[in-house]
Amino acid sequence: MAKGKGNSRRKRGRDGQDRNDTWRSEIVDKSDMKNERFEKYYQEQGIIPEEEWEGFMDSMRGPLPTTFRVAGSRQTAHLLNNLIKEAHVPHLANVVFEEEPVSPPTQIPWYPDGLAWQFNVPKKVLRKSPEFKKFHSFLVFETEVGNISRQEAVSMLPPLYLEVEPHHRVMDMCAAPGSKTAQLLEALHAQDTVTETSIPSGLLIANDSDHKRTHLLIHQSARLPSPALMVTNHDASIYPAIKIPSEQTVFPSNTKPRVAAKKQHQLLFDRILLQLRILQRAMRMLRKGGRIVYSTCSMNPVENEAVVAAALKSIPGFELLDVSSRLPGLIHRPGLTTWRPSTDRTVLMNFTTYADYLQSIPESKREESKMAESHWPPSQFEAETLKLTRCIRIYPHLQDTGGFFVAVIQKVPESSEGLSQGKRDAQSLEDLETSETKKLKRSDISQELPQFNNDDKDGEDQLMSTLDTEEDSVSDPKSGGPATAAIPPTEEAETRKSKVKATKGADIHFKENPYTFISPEDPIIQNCVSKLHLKPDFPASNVLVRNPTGEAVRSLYMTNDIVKSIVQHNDYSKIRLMTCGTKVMGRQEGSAAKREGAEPQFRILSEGLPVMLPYIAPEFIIRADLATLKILMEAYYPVISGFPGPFRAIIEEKAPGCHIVRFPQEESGSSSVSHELLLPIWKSNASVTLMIEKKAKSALSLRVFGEDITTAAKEATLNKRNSSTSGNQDESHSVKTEGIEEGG
Ligand SMILES: C[S@@+](CC[C@H](N)C(=O)[O-])C[C@H]1O[C@@H](n2cnc3c(N)ncnc32)[C@H](O)[C@@H]1O
Repeated sequence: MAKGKGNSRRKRGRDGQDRNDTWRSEIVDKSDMKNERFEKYYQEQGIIPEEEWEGFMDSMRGPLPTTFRVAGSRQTAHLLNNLIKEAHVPHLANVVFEEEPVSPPTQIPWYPDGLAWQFNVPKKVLRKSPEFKKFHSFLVFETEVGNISRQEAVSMLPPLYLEVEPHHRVMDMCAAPGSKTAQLLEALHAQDTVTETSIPSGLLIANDSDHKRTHLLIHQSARLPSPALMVTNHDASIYPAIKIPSEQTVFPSNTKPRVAAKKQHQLLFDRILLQLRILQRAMRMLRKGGRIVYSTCSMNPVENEAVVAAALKSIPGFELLDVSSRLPGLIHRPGLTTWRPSTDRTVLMNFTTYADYLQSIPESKREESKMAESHWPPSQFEAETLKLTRCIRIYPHLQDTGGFFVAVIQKVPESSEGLSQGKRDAQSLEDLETSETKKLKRSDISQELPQFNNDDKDGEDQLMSTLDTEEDSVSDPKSGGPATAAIPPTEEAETRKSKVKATKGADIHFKENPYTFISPEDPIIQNCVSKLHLKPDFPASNVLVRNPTGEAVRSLYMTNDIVKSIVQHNDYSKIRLMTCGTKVMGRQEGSAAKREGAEPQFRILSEGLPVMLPYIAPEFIIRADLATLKILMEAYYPVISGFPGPFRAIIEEKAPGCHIVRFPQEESGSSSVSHELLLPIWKSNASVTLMIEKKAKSALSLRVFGEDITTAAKEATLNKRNSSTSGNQDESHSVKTEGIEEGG
């Protein structure tokens, strides 16, 4: 196999992540792609029938198809999917490029409702064929605004197996960059409509141990604004217990924090998605009847069935679920019940048991060995009892995907005569923290789990990494190696010690701003309620601000009740909370707002509008048509007198400030609003501005008018022309237009 970065083949063996930045496939010379140790190891495992071996290897050497998913709330996704099916695909059906027919995109057979697609088109076709070029720009724009998610097919599987419902408390433990998080959020928001966001009673915590990557996560999930989202930054293997008052407990306002703390319980989850040996921590955070999906983009049994078996053996009360027929159309193979670990760099697989292996090394060297008993398969009886065949294995040649492994683990539900839900959660937090601390001190757990020789660059990991992409492989933040690689024992002991310390108190190095819920009586909230015509059921007590003073300086966020409860009952720096809820209103900073007096003016943000819409009085919403939309798109500050009659008459009567415009479904010539649109505007004395972000405006323009008619696009073309004639870009101009777009 070819090694190193830039090799498109590297995605096959160990895969699953999205590559939003590239919308192209690459062709790499197959003759370079040889890896004798890889072949030796996997042949020995006997995972691929002999007659399929060549097909398996050949498939691994070919580029992966380009795959994407239509994202966003269910109704919006269906509308866009129809557009792809009815407007784009027919144009791509008979494309011939350099005398070769090019296959059009096809729906991935197992993805529910046909919302995922794949195509296998070389880069030059995307660039040069006019039909594909158009499709390509459509994909790029829709990806930028979050309606399409570029995600590898197998990476879409784990969230599907979780079967998340809007009331579930869900955790994505190693979540960045967030493609699976987006899927989970969508499931939590299954009740959203095209124009309105629902407020699920459940919760999604998206966590990643890499601080920088949590920002990717925040950025990605902003595409589906949710009051039910929290983003945290922890090592998932020591994820802290989150406190939550039991559902029945209402604290009188004078309750002492210590007394209240004793009445609180650990938040337990219904669904947990993860990828690593963090599995055990997840098992301890799961509710009875709850579900964990353990998935890897590896085909190696030592990283898959061995981990699952060790985890199931170490914590009783869990079972593998049979999900083999959950996704009709998905071709998969059962989990393995036996395998041969490799014990050295030459891929030596001579030892059928751990005891045999130990016998082979001198007693003095046994301590240093990185191999553990759990690397070896359990006995046949144990493998059957654990039902390891219920794991799902996906091989590249079966459906032209990356290799993948999924295990769906359920915490055995309480029997009907068992404890009530309230009692189930009623593990006192004090007990919990004591037991967690004890657990961290125990060094035996990780010894039970498979470990790789992290230092041994020629060992098994290296063997796998020849098929790997570095940016996508799950790495341990400390060692920089693959996440499945355990921290060496001595370092591990040190790390554990410091982790125990760290969990005792708030993290003093955590620099994020605090979260302050504002009183519904606060003049700013009252002002928003009256100026923006918010209805009495607007959950004003769920609005928070994020700054050191706790005042409404710039942005107002909204959360649902469970997120509010968590924020109020936990130290935000201890749970390393990076963000929560979603931004719904922002202070208008532009000169127009300043002119109108010193009183701060807030507007509904375009990303917050679907969340706010159910609370906006209908009479506040202005109806307008396609002609009005065109004017709003074509200029930054169109003057009021230039709008068509009905809209002009209404807007002239309105007070300056934020308003919401509704554009009903309409068709006129080649332009069409295919579903009702709601957009925020800002009225100044003489003009009206459409308050949506530049890229979203361009994507909308393409969708409605079939071309980018925005001022920004015209300016970009002009700039390009100027710079190609003068060889010098007019920077001051582009900076100015950026400012106008952002500030309105
Ligand atoms: C392959 S990526 C996950 C991809 C993600 N699930 C998605 O679908 O977009 C692996 C992530 O795990 C994170 N990670 C590695 N070790 C971790 C740990 N101990 N705790 C939490 N996150 C961890 C890495 O920072 C990285 O962002």
